[in-house]
Amino acid sequence: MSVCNGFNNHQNGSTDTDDHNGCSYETLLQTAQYIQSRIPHEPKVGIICGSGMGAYWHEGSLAEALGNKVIIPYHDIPNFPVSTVEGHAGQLVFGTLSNIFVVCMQGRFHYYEGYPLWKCAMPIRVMKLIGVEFLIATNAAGGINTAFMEGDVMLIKDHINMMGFAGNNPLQGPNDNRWGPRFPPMNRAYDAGLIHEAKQIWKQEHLEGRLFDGVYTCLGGPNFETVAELRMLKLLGVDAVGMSTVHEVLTARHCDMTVLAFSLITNVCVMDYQDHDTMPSHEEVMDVGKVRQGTLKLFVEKIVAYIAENRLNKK
Ligand SMILES: O=P(O)(O)O[C@H]1O[C@H](CO)[C@@H](O)[C@H]1O
Ligand SMILES: Nc1nc2[nH]cnc2c(=O)[nH]1
Repeated sequence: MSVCNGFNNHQNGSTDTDDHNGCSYETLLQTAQYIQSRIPHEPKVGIICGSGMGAYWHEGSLAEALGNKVIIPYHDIPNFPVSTVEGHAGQLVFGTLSNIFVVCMQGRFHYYEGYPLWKCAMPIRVMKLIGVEFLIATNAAGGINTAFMEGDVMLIKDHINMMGFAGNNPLQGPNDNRWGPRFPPMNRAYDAGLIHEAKQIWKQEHLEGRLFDGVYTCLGGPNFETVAELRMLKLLGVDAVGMSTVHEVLTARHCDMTVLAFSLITNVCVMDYQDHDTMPSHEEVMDVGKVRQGTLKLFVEKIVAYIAENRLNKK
């Protein structure tokens, strides 16, 4: 079995594409086969629990709430990267949610951890191979839109791939058509029908807090942004900024998954030089995530129920 070593080319400054063969279709089939040998059913929905939503294991997290759980730590999975971010549990949690079998990634991979983008997004392809058709990606993000307050939720209606502008994309390198086409369209990256339904669910369930939609961007991190950077992002039409999700969505759409994504606004970005008091921190991000967890768990449960009743087997 070939081994994926995400650090090889990354550290010597190359384009990170050379060792793609270490994560070839065949290699990931072996990864998928290992996972399949440990689970009783095919999951049709995959959920990425970000820093804002149960990336860490604790009572009340979405992953913890699954029925008949099967937990597989990332370090047990052949070819999988391992989580290095505080608060990211680093495990796949399988189980039932709203009466269907799902998989939660409890903790994700970020570029700033030293992984190339294709490797950050590699679990999406593994999900595809084990049967996932719908991806629900969640993240924590800083609010740039001046209407946003801490604790708000933003359905991602579109993204700006800033890292792609700089020539960094998880789909770089030789294209294997078994995943998807060389030039995948991204004008319908986020499923409009699911966004509409998610808004209905939020209203019907009287979920606590405010729900918006908006444009997300991912920067490489790990630093939070300068005032000038945030002002520039605002001018570009960005509503929320984070350090994840975009490369996952590109990879998911490339292999024809249907995507819904949302951000928990964990902090209001400081765009004023006169503000000498506010400092974003990962602790704040995790604290706000913990406070909003219950609501977001219910939100995801209801979205999964909607997908199970209305969208599965109808793609
Ligand atoms: O995108 P997720 O993983 O939710 O986490 C966000 O929050 C962390 C910073 O506090 C960064 O990792 C950023 O990407
Ligand atoms: N880049 C970035 N990521 C975040 N994740 C949570 N908050 C933020 C933020 O303000 N900026």
